[in-house]
Amino acid sequence: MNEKVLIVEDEYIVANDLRLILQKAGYQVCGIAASVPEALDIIAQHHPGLVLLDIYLKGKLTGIDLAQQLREQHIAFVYLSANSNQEVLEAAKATQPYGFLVKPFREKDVLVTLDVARYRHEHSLESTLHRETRLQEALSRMMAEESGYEEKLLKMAMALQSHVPFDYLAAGPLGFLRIGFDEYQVIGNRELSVISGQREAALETLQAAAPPDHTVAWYNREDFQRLCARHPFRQLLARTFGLESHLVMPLLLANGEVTAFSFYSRRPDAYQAAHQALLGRLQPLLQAAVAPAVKQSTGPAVLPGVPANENFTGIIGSSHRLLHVLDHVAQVAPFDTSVLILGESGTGKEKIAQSIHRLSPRSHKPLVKVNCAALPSNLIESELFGYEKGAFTGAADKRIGKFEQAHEGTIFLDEIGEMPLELQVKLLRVLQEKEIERIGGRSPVKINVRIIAATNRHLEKEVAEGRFRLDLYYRLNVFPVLLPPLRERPEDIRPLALSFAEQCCSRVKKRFPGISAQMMSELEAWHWPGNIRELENVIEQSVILNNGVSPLELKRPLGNGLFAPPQPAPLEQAPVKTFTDVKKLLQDTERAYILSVLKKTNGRIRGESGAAQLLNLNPTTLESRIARLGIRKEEIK
Ligand SMILES: Nc1ncnc2c1ncn2[C@@H]1O[C@H](COP(=O)(O)OP(=O)(O)OP(=O)(O)O)[C@@H](O)[C@H]1O
Repeated sequence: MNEKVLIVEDEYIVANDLRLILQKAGYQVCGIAASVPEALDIIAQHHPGLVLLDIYLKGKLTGIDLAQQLREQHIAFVYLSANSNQEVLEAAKATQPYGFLVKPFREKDVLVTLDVARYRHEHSLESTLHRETRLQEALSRMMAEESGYEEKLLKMAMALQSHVPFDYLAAGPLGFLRIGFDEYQVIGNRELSVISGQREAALETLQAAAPPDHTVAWYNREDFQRLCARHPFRQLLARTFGLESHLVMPLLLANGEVTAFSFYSRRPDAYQAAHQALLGRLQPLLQAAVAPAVKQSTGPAVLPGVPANENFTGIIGSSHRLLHVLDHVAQVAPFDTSVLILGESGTGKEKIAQSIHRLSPRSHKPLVKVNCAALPSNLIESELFGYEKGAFTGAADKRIGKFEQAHEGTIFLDEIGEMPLELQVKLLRVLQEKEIERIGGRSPVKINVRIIAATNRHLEKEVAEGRFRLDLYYRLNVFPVLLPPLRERPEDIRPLALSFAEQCCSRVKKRFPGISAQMMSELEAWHWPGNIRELENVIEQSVILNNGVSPLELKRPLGNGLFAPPQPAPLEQAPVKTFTDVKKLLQDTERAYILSVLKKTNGRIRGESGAAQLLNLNPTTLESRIARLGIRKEEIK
């Protein structure tokens, strides 16, 4: 980022104050604008690297309107505001600023915020370029590999996932449905016919009727719904897989045919101009990748699922909301960026912190955890920074603090929202200076630590109410990861429950007799105020109270009897309204399909005419799918 700063502020005294502060610190102030048109003129002339932006300006347009254009031009901006109320913070935050300065500001706050903004801007540009180069190299390598057409496309799809997210990708004649972090099912017309309940011939007619795409475009929310209303095949895909947004990249082949990479997401607003621009740069590679199949038209095929990424071992669930979080984790893990994990208690924040560490180049160094809520405030400082012998009464020996223990590794500051204000200042200094001072120490100690912090508090509210420092918030919030509560990803309840039950049975040396259908539907209908930790406890209770023979039952009402679980509707009558209903229906359909094939083969999975061969699946994949869907031997008879 260059050092030129533009101040967009209609109160002259405030603007002039800022100019003096910035010039004293070595910045070059390239102009002061009181309205959006004035600001645009100065930007066109001087190309500032950073804009300080008041929200309310002269004229009709506000700072929030200008922010949109600044983003498109990759110019960093920091809001100036006299109003720190929640509503304004939310509206302005949606434009993804690099910081906020709340009037009246102190010189020190201005400089720290600018410093953070520069760091974040440089880091994000640098890492975007770096990641794109790595993607180009990976795709070229895959193209050169001696592998089959489908395998090549699947690998390319997986490499694209963290750059252009998707839950379903139609690449030329093949569809890839994401079913785990690194697990995809190839969907040809046969599979689509089973899952959607449409005859194959009907699907072919719909596909043939769809006009080829000639322009690259993306469709979020209502735009996607309008597109689906015009394209019955897309509508069918959207309904079948619960898709809510779409990006299409047409590819013109040497023989004049047009094919496409069509990305679909379950999130309503997954796509934006940056995705389109990236795909534009990758177009020659993607064109070459789909070309052979169009010539030879190998037709749909089923590939074995790729085994789940072992760095996420222990993280159960494949809801698109969890997978979206894991994508972010995989993106940020290799860098030293600070990460702030936000989420209710028991949602798995610590597990995510462990994955970030495991996936980082620091993985062979320590991951040190500090629970800021568990320590009395007078002990946190010595716990974090250590002390010298004789620093206070009782300090008989020198003690190394957590930061020093984590040197070259990662420190996980859990419940950061509980940290007392006076310690927040010290933490900020550690982040800026990268050194700590032991209590009673004479000279600072250099440390190299990556910071991951977590909280279940609404930190912006804490900032607005004066309990959390704004400057520390911006230092920590470089890369926020938001973990959704369990009630917003109910698809994960079943696999989590089965996995906890199995682990618990083996811990207490009991046979795992499965979970009764009644208990499972109660679990799936519960709203889980205590999230995954509560689910773990419920399962443990029922394993302990179980006789080891009959399937697990709920022996106590959920919520310790405080809340009566809502009665789930019987499956046949369950209305399909929400995406969760669609997912559930899909899972039930897949389960019924696999079960019917298993019945045909009398439970035989492997070998000639075994279920795996009939389903065109790798036997190991089928076995893991049987486990995931909770199909029991007794049901096959
Ligand atoms: N996706 C997951 N798969 C398997 N187990 C999980 C998953 N997420 C969380 N858990 C388990 O749930 C429990 C709670 O998780 P964790 O301690 O990471 O939550 P947390 O959000 O850090 O909670 P708190 O805010 O209370 O510290 C742990 O036993 C953890 O192993």
